[in-house]
Amino acid sequence: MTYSELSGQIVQKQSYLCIGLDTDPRKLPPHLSTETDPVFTFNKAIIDATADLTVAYKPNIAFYEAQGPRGWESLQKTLEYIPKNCFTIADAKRGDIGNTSDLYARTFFDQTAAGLSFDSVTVAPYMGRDSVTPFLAYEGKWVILLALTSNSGSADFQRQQVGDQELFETVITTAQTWAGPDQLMFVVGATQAAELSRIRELAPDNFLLVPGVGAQGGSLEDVSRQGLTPNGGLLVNASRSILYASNGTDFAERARAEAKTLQTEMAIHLTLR
Ligand SMILES: O=c1ccn([C@@H]2O[C@H](COP(=O)(O)O)[C@@H](O)[C@H]2O)c(=O)[nH]1
Repeated sequence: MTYSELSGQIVQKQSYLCIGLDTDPRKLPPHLSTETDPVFTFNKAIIDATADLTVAYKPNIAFYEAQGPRGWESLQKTLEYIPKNCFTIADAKRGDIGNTSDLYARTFFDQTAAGLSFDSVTVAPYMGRDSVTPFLAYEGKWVILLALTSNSGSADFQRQQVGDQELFETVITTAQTWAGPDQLMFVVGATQAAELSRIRELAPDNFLLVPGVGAQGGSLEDVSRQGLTPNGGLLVNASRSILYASNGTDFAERARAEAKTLQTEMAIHLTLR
């Protein structure tokens, strides 16, 4: 999906919601346990219930890898089921020396390799340029680089002063010499909203993937006020607060209600921007 297609979806759906498919088999409603692939059945129901309210889905790869080959199969089926007008994010946080990154990129981008063709993958910037550029070699695919993450440990390295900047600011400025806003997004935690206007000055046109509303307590209002751009510019993720809104037979209905609450607030922020 291109930059302008993504912006167009945000306008059309009046939403910059990204739903995190962090599907933990241990947390699924008990009535799904008799299904052949409970994870896929759950994801399918969540997608059916929310596709008109969200512009992106973000399966966190850890939840699938932890299931071995079965999880990989659930991931493939889920990715194929996501409607084509939704942006897809492999939240895998990869990055290694060049030839290894090349294989990670093939895994998530090249359908003929592992049977997956995501629009984007999250990448850790720590190993530098040659660890990131193999992902950028795929035309039309996106790198979402970790900049300022939502967890408390983000202070350990990302907030360290490097010259006259903090390390996450160096990541944001340097990475923009590798790719333009049509291929490069940054992860900024919703819990870091206080830094968003500074980040917007450094990256005025890049989309930001913002996890941390819902279960982590980040404020959608603060994020929207500081982060929205004329092109949208935000993908705000919620996972647990939507997926596990109910553990009963009404789980999809309750997930939709949670997503609808976020989308309704987003529509207001889009009007105010
Ligand atoms: O800084 C980051 C980067 C990634 N994540 C991921 O986003 C979701 C958040 O899930 P919630 O249940 O809505 O808290 C999850 O997959 C994280 O691994 C993040 O939270 N913060």
